[in-house]
Amino acid sequence: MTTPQREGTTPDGADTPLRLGTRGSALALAQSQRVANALTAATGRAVELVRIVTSGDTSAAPVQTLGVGVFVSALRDALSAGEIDFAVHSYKDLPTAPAPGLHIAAVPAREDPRDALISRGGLRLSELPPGARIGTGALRRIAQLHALGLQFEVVAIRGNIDTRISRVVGPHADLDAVVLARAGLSRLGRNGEIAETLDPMLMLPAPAQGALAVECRADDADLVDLLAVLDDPATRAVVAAERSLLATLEAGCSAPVGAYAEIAEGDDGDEIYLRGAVIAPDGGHDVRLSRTGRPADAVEIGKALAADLLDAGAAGLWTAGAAAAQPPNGTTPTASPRTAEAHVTGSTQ
Ligand SMILES: NCc1[nH]cc(CCC(=O)O)c1CC(=O)O
Repeated sequence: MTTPQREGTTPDGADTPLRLGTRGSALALAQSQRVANALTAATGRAVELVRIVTSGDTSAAPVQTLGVGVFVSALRDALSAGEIDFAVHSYKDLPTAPAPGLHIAAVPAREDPRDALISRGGLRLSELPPGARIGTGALRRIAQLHALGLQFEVVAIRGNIDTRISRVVGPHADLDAVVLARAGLSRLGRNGEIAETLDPMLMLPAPAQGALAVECRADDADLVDLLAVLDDPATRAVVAAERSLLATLEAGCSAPVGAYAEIAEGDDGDEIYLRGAVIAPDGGHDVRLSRTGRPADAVEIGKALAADLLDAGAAGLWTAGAAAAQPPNGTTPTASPRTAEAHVTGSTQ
């Protein structure tokens, strides 16, 4: 089924630029342009960027109060309405619920999924003194910073990447450091400013961090086929494992959940190694577990690891902690000692 005005349906359709809907942020423009260039290079099709304003761009409210998918819904509406032909999302910002009528036609090769520290004077995490003020908006990062037990003061911030870096560098700096996704910095050409790339042992990334999702209408068969050229099956598999873990936990993108899958060559074929973590927002307790399996079983591995985490008491960590921590609009207290009263004793394997 096609609509009459859709690109590519007429004999001269191959000359009509495909309309790629994008947010207007520097990051969104950079990653959309990159995908547009890759598609044109691989297929010869011209692509034009169409800017879509989302409620997440115009609101100053903390992202937790805006809800998951706020950056995504305006793009998806434009896609469903036929105003654009496809969209590029930061995969970690996509809600885990499927979008009716839409299809993720490609998951390009992932960039470095780790978090990165930008700090005044280029200090590493271990060099920052007790009481150092570290900015981040994500509950997952807040929780894992507290869990280090280094007595950092974690300051809830939001805004685009440039705004967040300006809290550390430049005339209006009021923080000692910020934690950001390395992938976003590298897409903006700013990873030269990174003081330290954080080891996933300490700071497990968000599910699907560093990956992109290229989405079009499910019934746009020609475009589904065309976009498949951008797909990287290994990235698709690791992201499927991480997001299946998140979906099974029924946690949103703002939950204190980390997940990171890697593919390694095993003795008889490739293996997925999936790590998952749920951390109480005050960092006092966490559950960290892992599983391995076949890439073809990515979704089942994620489900099974989520079940393991829940069996180990993960649910109590974020429901109990979320009420206590109150992240945005201020600071969260430094971690309570690991012996503090808690509903669950997490393992820390
Ligand atoms: N939540 C915002 C967001 N969504 C995607 C990225 C860039 C990295 C990526 O694609 O995962 C960022 C910025 C950040 O977390 O620092």
